[in-house]
Amino acid sequence: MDPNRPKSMEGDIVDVLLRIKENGTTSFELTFDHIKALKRCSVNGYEIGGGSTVYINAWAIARDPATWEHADEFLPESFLESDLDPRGQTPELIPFGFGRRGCPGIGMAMAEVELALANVVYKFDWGLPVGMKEEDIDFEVLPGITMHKKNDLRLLAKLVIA
Ligand code: HEM
Repeated sequence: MDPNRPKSMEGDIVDVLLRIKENGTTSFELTFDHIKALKRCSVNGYEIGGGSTVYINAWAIARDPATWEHADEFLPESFLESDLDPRGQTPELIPFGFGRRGCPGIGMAMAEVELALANVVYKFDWGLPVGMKEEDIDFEVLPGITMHKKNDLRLLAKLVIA
């Protein structure tokens, strides 16, 4: 680890793991200092004061029409032929952040999401409630740092494999 790293990087997951290794402690706190601008700077003409909290808007990045042809549509198949790597390798798609403070749980998360989705698709036949059409499915989300559906998703699940 670089001993000259800025103070703002202290308390990240690397420090936490080192502390656990060195003193066997299991109580720790992660800081959010890494989302503060280290010094006054200008980005695309916007002046950012030193110490300002800066959030990267991953939602907007993932809907940039310069990258995505149908930015607001749910088209999972568009990833089949895509070179974009969600593991912080391509800035056009950063669900796990990137760099030193990027998500360390990425490997576990990718495996978990795949396993959970594979299980519900494998074990159930999914259908819409009587009278509901595909275009009635509501994709509205609540505002926030993490994304939650505004209204519950209502589907009919028929168990095919117990
Ligand atoms: C789909 C699931 C997940 C998503 C989308 C996700 C996304 C993220 C994002 C965007 C960050 C912030 C990165 C940044 O500030 O640049 C983060 C941080 C973090 N994630 Fe995840 N994560 C997921 C699952 C997990 C799992 C399963 C674990 C642990 C087992 C985990 C542990 C952490 C930790 C400890 C941090 C803080 C790292 C730091 O600040 O140094 N995450 N995650």
